[in-house]
Amino acid sequence: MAMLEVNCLEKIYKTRLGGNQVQALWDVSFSVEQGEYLAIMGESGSGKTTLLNILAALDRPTSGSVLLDGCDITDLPEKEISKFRRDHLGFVFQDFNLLDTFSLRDNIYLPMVLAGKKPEEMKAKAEPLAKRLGIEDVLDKFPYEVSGGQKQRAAVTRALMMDPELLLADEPTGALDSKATDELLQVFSELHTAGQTILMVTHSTKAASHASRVLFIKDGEVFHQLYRGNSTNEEMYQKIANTLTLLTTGGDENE
Ligand SMILES: Nc1ncnc2c1ncn2[C@@H]1O[C@H](COP(=O)(O)OP(=O)(O)OP(=O)(O)O)[C@@H](O)[C@H]1O
Repeated sequence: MAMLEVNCLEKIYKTRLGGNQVQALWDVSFSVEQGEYLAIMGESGSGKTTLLNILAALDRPTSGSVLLDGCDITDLPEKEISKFRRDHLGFVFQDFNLLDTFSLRDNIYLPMVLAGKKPEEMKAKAEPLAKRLGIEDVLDKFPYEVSGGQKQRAAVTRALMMDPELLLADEPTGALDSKATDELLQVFSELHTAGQTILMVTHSTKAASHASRVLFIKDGEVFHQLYRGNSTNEEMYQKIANTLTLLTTGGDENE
């Protein structure tokens, strides 16, 4: 069984008064195997954020299901959702989502604080992880005292503190310069090699070219999927660029 199974997701946003409605997802199905590194791409408005919000249990679909290790997250009782997210998912966002008044260390400890872990346990978990991500020397600094790349690596460290089955990343390189982007993509590749399952939404062809599979969404449906096979990052980059051209020119990928 796949680690993540997304079945026939449909999402219709209704306005409060029930007048206009927008269909953001029509019929999205795909699965993710343990240890896969999946990138999701698509034009603005194609439904990527809607999909990610449903996968993150931040929103519920109109119909369809999302099974993580066999558990349907679209069906979780409201009071269990926060704990489920904390125990099973790690999140990385474009704008880091660090608390400005907390040091990087305290930001990183947060998921374990919320889970009621002991301080020694937090330190024992955080320090080797921070070292692996190259931020061990800035742990006691505040977000405004470090670079964007260091902030994002702190956010990744925080996301890994509870050993998530699935790391969800929303445009993780979107606010980074090219050097910090390369460093972050290197971190993601190393995590993938170590067995971490990653699902990343991105507009960046370069970021997606590091993934093991790229899924393209168009108008709320899966348009196409690219598998890395034995391709290098450069070859993947070219294949992604070609698919994006088809996507934006309205071509049929089977042509
Ligand atoms: N809360 C909402 N209420 C009504 N419509 C919404 C809502 N959120 C998104 N939509 C609509 O659903 C469609 C898909 O939006 P979504 O944000 O998922 O796209 P996206 O692919 O993430 O776009 P972007 O790349 O610009 O972030 C769009 O037509 C959008 O206007």
